[in-house]
Amino acid sequence: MDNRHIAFIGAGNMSRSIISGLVKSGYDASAISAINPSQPKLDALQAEFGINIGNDNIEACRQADVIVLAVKPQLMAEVCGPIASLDLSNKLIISIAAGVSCNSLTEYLQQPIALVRTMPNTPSMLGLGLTGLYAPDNVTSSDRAFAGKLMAAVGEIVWSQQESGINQVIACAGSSPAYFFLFMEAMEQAAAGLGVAPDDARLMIQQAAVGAAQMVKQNPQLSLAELRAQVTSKGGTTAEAINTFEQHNLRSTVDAAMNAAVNRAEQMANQF
Ligand SMILES: NC(=O)C1=CN([C@@H]2O[C@H](COP(=O)(O)OP(=O)(O)OC[C@H]3O[C@@H](n4cnc5c(N)ncnc54)[C@H](OP(=O)(O)O)[C@@H]3O)[C@@H](O)[C@H]2O)C=CC1
Ligand SMILES: O=C(O)[C@@H]1CCC=N1
Repeated sequence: MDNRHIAFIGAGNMSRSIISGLVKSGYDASAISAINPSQPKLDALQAEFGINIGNDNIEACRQADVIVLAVKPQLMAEVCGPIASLDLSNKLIISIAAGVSCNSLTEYLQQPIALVRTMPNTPSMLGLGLTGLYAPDNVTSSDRAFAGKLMAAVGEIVWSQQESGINQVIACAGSSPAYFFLFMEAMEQAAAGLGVAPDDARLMIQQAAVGAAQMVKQNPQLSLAELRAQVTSKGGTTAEAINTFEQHNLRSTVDAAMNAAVNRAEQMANQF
């Protein structure tokens, strides 16, 4: 990938995840800048990854070839306002914000822009991310390729043909690490109730989660139901646990949760 200069506007959790993955994948740290109002996050990023840091959004955007908009959705309009004074015609804009549409971003930046909307997730910090991407028709194949390679440096990528695909990615991958953490938290609490020592509980849950995820990854020929069946002896312990989940409507709960994530993204798109 050509080392275009990338400015991350907002140096929070998600920028940190992507920067970490990028630098670990060999992207030139001197071609990465992170901009943030508060200093401690910047100092930590510079110390850990050797990237450039600053507090001036405009100057960073002026110097950058690629601008990654990585602030909270509700701040996007305010942050883009001053950036709109720059000539962005030779720059690629990448947004990672949930629920801020291409139309809104174009309106905030007040000029035609080459814009790629993306939806990454925090496992990007380990190179195990999943990023959904969408680009309107005006974005060149070279900019699409750069955005794809950038996010592929921190995990798998999936392109959406429609902008609405980004909200599907939010439900399935952007938000979903939190679903797995919640499930593991619930297991941790139940383990405590069974009298398991906290360190042992964490280790057991962690290894089961990592092992199960690896089994999914390494056995694409097996459906998830088949992998589950391999654990579930007839009349055994797992069957009792699984029946309990089914009786308590785990599937409809998950369905409702994922639809709630999409609905919220759609609401946000009207709001921001
Ligand atoms: N977290 C996640 O799993 C994912 C998040 N996203 C999206 O990523 C975006 C960022 O989320 P996340 O990283 O979690 O949020 P964070 O709150 O961790 O990061 C946002 C950062 O923006 C900074 N900031 C605030 N105002 C400005 C400003 N005027 N100029 C520059 N930076 C500013 C904040 O600085 P300070 O703290 O100093 O105020 C903060 O460091 C959101 O739009 C979210 O939708 C997308 C996919 C996954
Ligand atoms: O919760 C959020 O809105 C962001 C988007 C996906 C993950 N975090």
